[in-house]
Amino acid sequence: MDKKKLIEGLTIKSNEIRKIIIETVSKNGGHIGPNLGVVELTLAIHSIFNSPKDKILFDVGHQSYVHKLLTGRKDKFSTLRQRHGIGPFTDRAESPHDHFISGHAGSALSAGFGIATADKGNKVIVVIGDASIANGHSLEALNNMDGKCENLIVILNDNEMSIGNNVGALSKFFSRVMGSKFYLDLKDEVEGMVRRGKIGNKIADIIGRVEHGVKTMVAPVSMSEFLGFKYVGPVDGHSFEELLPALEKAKNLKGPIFLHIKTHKGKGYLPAEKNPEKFHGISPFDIKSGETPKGEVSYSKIFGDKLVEMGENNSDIYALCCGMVKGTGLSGYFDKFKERSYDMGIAEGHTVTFAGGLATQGKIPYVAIYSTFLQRAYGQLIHDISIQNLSVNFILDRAGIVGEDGKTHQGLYDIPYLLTIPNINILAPTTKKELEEILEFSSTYKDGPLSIRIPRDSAWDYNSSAFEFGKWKEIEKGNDTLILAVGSMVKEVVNIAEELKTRGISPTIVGVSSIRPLDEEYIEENFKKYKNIITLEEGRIKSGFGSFLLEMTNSMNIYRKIFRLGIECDFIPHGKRGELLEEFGLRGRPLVNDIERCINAKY
Ligand SMILES: Cc1ncc(C[n+]2csc(CCOP(=O)(O)OP(=O)(O)O)c2C)c(N)n1
Ligand SMILES: CC(=O)[C@@H](O)[C@H](O)COP(=O)(O)O
Ligand SMILES: [Mg+2]
Repeated sequence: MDKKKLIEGLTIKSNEIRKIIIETVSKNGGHIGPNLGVVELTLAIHSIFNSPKDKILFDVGHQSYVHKLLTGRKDKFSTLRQRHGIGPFTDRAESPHDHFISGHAGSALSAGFGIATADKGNKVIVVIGDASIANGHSLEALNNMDGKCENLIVILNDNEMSIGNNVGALSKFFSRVMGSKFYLDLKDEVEGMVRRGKIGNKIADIIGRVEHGVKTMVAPVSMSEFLGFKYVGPVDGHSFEELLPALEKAKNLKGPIFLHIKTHKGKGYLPAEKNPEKFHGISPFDIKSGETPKGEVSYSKIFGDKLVEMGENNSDIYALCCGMVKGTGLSGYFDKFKERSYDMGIAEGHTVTFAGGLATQGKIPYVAIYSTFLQRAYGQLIHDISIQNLSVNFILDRAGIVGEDGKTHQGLYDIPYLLTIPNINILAPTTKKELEEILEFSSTYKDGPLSIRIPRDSAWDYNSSAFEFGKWKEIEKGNDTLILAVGSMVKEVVNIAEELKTRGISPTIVGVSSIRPLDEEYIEENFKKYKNIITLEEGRIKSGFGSFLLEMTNSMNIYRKIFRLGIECDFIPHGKRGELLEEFGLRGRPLVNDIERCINAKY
């Protein structure tokens, strides 16, 4: 097709796509900024390559909406991130154009390398952001590729942003090539001369080589030489005029190719361009103003505020997170105590070990990581923290059902995986007040690691006695049914207490904020008094709190039937948190039914 016509067509499509994304995300919420940034890039990739034969992968997958719209999912796109609707990231179960699951950063290069190794006849294109490429998993893949994969094209989507500001040496390395005034002036000059027909192809080629030399000079070792790639770029990722020939070149060269694209997060929607951090991932908003309705105060905020208060009185307190300062509630601490705040980048394993190092020197680290992402650091939790029994405090944010981010992000596994690790005590505040009390307690606790799990929920309070380590609390006194509700589940049981009464069930409700250690004294004294014992947790049932309780009561020679309620299925899909809690039996009428079923069970 005529190049001019092609670009005109793509430009029209890019406008349509931006409109669809803005309208859909304004209603459903989602990762708007990253997607608006890759509209031209994704359109250009799809026009040069032949998906699904050529395989396009997106690291994290939060920027794959344009790809979804171009690969048969346009009609259903209004259901984005809703229950039974289009998923938040790429998913082999959703489309033959999606070649690997995504959601966690850093897996696409390894997966892409594997796919390219197995399918040498087609091209494999991996799109990865400037923050995700610095993740340890990505670096292992880049190191291992070592010039080996001829059909692999890595596209670095460099917008100089993670969720917030990007951190680390690699991001500086990338911006040094592009940011150099000398290089930019030279590039403009050469392009101008070519356009004006002042130089022929041969001279342009020589100048091109000089340009490459300058890049190599500006960036001490060019990526291509360093890692065995052929480097193409940097390219303006919003210009089809630049993108199309660069992709064509990448397609025709023998790889592996490293194509460096520069983009702007939120491109084409002013509020998102002005505030890329807010619009990285956002709840429904007003298109005109970009405003979101004022939400309730979250547990993350309570944690962050309390840590600021504690940090004022204790200069040994350090706050650490992995590219998620705002999400974990740490913005206030980072603003106030810069020298004791560390955004480590997308580097969960490294962060855990770094915190271990701090702890050996008597510091008090608070490592705030979402439950799902701490899975990345299981090895470090055992090798570096548990074996040495180091006093590191872990805040497991988004523990339980997270909602629209779906199966890759649900925080369902932390109770089971932490319970397999010796020494780590596991706490789950049941109220806002208890979270604050636990945080106070944690700064003085010197006997090993503590984990504190908080849900993706607004903070809730209920009148109850003060927190005591290893002690459970009776919140309501009932008759022959005992419900042991872990952390976030206390609110759910309290909310159905009236409905239970209408069915003749009047349970004793116990708030379990201490998963390990268990309250053995309470168990000894009370288990024999109840006909029905039910546990309730916002996490996977298998190997969870209820299972741990069974195991422990068995060792204590207390043999009682214990009914365990929690998440039965292996993976929870995307949908609203509240709706999923109900559907999977942890809220409202379904929870009432399940409790009644346990009580009426014959065994
Ligand atoms: C292992 C892991 N840790 C943290 C996150 C949360 N997270 C999602 S996107 C993102 C930033 C990604 O930045 P970049 O790769 O530059 O892509 P951009 O959003 O800028 O396009 C982070 C920290 C994640 N998805 N996976
Ligand atoms: C893609 C990703 O992993 C993050 O952007 C995540 O979606 C953030 O979740 P919250 O919106 O709960 O902070
Ligand atoms: Mg980025």
